[in-house]
Amino acid sequence: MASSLPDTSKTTKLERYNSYLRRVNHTKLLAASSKLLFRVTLLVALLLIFFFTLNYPPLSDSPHHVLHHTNFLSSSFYSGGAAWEKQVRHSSTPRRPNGFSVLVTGAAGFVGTHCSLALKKRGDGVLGLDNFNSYYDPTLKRARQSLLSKHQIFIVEGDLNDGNLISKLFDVVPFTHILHLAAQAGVRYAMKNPQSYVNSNIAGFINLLEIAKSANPQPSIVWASSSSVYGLNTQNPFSESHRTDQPASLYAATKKAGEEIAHTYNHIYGLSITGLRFFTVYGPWGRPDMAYFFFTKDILQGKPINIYQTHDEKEVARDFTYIDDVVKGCLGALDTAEKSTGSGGKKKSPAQLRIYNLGNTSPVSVGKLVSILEGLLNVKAKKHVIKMPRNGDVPYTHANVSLAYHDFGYKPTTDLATGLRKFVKWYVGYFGIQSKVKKEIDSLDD
Ligand SMILES: O=C(O)[C@H]1O[C@H](OP(=O)(O)OP(=O)(O)OC[C@H]2O[C@@H](n3ccc(=O)[nH]c3=O)[C@H](O)[C@@H]2O)[C@H](O)[C@@H](O)[C@H]1O
Repeated sequence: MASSLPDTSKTTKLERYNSYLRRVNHTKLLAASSKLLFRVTLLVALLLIFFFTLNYPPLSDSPHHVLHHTNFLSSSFYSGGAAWEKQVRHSSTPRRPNGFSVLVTGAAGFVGTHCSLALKKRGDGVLGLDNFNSYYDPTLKRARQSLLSKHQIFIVEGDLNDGNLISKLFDVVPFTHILHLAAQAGVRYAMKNPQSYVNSNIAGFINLLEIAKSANPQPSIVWASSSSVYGLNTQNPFSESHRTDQPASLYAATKKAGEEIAHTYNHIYGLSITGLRFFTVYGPWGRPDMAYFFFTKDILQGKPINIYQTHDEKEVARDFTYIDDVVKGCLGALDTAEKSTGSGGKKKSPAQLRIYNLGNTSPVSVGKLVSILEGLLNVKAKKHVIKMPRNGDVPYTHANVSLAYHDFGYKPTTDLATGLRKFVKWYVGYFGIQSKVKKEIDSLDD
């Protein structure tokens, strides 16, 4: 019988072997697919982390971001976490009765740093915002940031156009005031990078106002306009009532646009807004792109400097204004700023809208500026007198400040020689230059 039956022993072995192979393949397949799944999940997770790190705060699509160096390791970078919120609150909490809580934009900038220190010193809460862009060497901005941090002033690193970030700041802090100093500065650079002026001075300003108008309470706003809005105005000295419809540079045009935008937000939403027309502000911790600063550098390095003159060979002059005087003007404007009248994005009644000149009231020629620097540095400058290039400059500025004096006692007290001595003292200390500079600078009081 057994022999009549087909020999199944081989088949059975074969089947067993096949079944074994199927099991092995199946297990292998399972192992391979779980490996694949693991790898894909890891890849997706990494991609997600990468994506969120890059986009938070979200990047605007503006080309200006090319200039920004976001420091992901910086403690000031927006984390949105509890520790970050604590820093934001701590920095912006006033330490005097009825003190202000001020958001200072451009806090790592020249005027921003000085104003932040002055506000903090008198007991106001200050939170800085700055994008640390590379229009000029950000090392100086980082040094200013360190100075502020020693005085418990925290700077949030972010851009004016980052609506999420600024809204978040208003969620955390009920700011009473905004001191808006962040801007793309520089008159002549506007021909090289016009878009950056539109991005910061117009789009960024509007973004800030959009958030301020919806905030509850609405803050009062003081912001930096510019003497350059007087453009081709020929009446002297410049008064707030003079023509400002002939800007000579795109920079001036964007600042003038800012004044008109301020009018709109005041009119529709009841925001209290004060514009300050700064006149060529200079001093310690100043901007390296400004003439007094790079003249100092070039004179010390023995490099030639260009002194502009008008096309009819007249001297070019500026109403150079010392930083401490401007700071007093900014604080005076904040102190006299009335409350905004709107809430929930709606105007309740008319709100304050003001414009003031903050100048020095005594123009000095660029030639004279250079001769003061030569005296202080004890070095003869290699001067080239050339015709002013047609790139946005105006020949002359001169402020009438009687309105600011009347409304908040603004009275500039520093002449150019005194202010430049203080600047040079800071400059040689900051850059560690001692040798050629007169000893008497060291004996200057701060
Ligand atoms: O009040 C303002 O609203 C503006 O002030 C400042 O602009 P300006 O008054 O043009 O300052 P700045 O460049 O230092 O030139 C000073 C003088 O040196 C002359 N100048 C300049 C360069 C040069 O190589 N040679 C020269 O003679 C030049 O012709 C000028 O007469 C701010 O930069 C600007 O951001 C804005 O705030």
